[in-house]
Amino acid sequence: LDLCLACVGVYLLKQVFNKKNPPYPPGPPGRPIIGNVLDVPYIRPWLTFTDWGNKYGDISHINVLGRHIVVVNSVKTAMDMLDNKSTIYSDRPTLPVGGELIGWKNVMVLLPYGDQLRRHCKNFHGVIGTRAAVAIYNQVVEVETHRFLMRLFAKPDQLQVHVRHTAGAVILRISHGYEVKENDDPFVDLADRVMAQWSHVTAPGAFLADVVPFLIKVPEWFPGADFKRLAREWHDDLEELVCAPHKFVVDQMAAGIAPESFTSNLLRSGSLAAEDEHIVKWSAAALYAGASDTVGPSLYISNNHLLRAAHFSQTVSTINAFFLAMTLFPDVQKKAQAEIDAVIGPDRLPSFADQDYLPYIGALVKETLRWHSVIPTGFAHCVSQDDIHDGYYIPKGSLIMTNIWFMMNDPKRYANPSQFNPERFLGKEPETDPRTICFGFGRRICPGIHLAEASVWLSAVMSLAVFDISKVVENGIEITPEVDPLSGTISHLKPFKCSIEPRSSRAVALIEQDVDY
Ligand code: HEM
Repeated sequence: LDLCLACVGVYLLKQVFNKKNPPYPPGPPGRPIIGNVLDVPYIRPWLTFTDWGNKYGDISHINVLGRHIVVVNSVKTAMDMLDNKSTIYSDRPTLPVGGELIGWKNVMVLLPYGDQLRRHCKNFHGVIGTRAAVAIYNQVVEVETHRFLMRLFAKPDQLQVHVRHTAGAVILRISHGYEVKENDDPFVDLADRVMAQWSHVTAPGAFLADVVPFLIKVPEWFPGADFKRLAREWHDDLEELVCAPHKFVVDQMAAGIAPESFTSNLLRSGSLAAEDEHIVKWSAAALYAGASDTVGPSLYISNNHLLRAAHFSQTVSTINAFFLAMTLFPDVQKKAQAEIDAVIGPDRLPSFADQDYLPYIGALVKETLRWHSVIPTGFAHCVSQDDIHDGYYIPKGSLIMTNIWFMMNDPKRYANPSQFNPERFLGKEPETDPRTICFGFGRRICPGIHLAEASVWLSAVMSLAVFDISKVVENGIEITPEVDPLSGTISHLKPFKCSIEPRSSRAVALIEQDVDY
């Protein structure tokens, strides 16, 4: 009770003090004492944020127990804040139990803005930061995507499982040069276990210490401090997740058999000090740590929603969206296949070398990224010092949420935004390239852009070359799947059924040919 009264006292004092500053951005009025606690949207928050945008303008604001949350609904404001003022808008919030005690604070997405982050960015940039750098892994992506076609041909009703397995296989080949086993892979199992723990850590209300951070300092024997024992055990699992695949690479290098990978490239660049090696390990973990993509309702108060971001699950979600779009929009599919047939013909599978000659497929991939917003409200940026923006007071520590969903469905930017129409990106006056929005803004912009694009492009073009994707027919009735994006930092589509059949006997021969590149 004392603690609550003290918090309320501090909160009220802050309110009085803040009267001297310019106003906060407008937003839902909130209630006495509890402020906007009840206004936090958990179900499809991007729709509530869009309503706030319509009502209050490009910047809106709520106060949740002293945590200021600023919602940005326009690309221009996002760029003005996160790009132009990136030195103060690039921090991330801290996470007492998951970040500090368990150790997730070392993973790139949670790093504070500073020297460590810059070194992670440098690693990412050198290895997958440009189209040319990613091209080194083209063959890996081609081989794994061909295997995806084989799995899909064998078990077409397991689409979602194959998409996820393939994305994981691609990432582990790139991060550590490791080939994932078809079943019961030790690294994937370990990652599944750690991400399940993570899911527990991030469940709303899991630990009081996230809301009252000084509790992480109490000793383990203290009544109610059981979470510290759990955190210690989970810390060890996380360490193993980071160290075991790293050791695999080190051993392979010592034996002279390590293939090209993110880790081996960085280790080869010279003898590394312990601190550098720590950064290499954690950069690589940032690539693959999301072997199990657990998503759920966001928890704004303790910021836990941030790390519900299993990185390759963004790619998984986009590829699933591609299959849904092809099921729902057969005319688009036919045009895409006509382009592939004209440029490539029936005698070989498409490859990255064809990319520049397939403009419609390029537009289709852009439209997929726009149509299904994978990270609809962005990852929160944290403001590292007080700012006044457009006449509004943005206090230090505010979380900035970008309503990427609305930005990609803004009718002023995209004509008939709910329509799936790749042609909007072709012709003399193409609409805004969604890649300038969907990968975020400023210095925390997604470092996996080129890899994500390459993976989605190849999955789309190879699948369309050999398969017809359509609605399933059950008991003589055609089933139209729903477009139902689920809530979560990474928004997956509700599982759907579709029919996937080879286009011809020639297509079957292409699928079954040896994976020999
Ligand atoms: C379609 C696929 C993807 C989309 C739409 C996407 C989008 C995003 C977005 C919106 C952010 C937050 C940017 C911000 O804070 O402003 C982000 C961050 C990040 N992404 Fe991606 N991403 C995708 C795939 C990937 C892949 C494949 C990787 C890894 C290879 C990756 C690695 C990361 C990392 C490490 C961050 C954190 C960066 C930081 O905090 O500085 N992403 N991504």
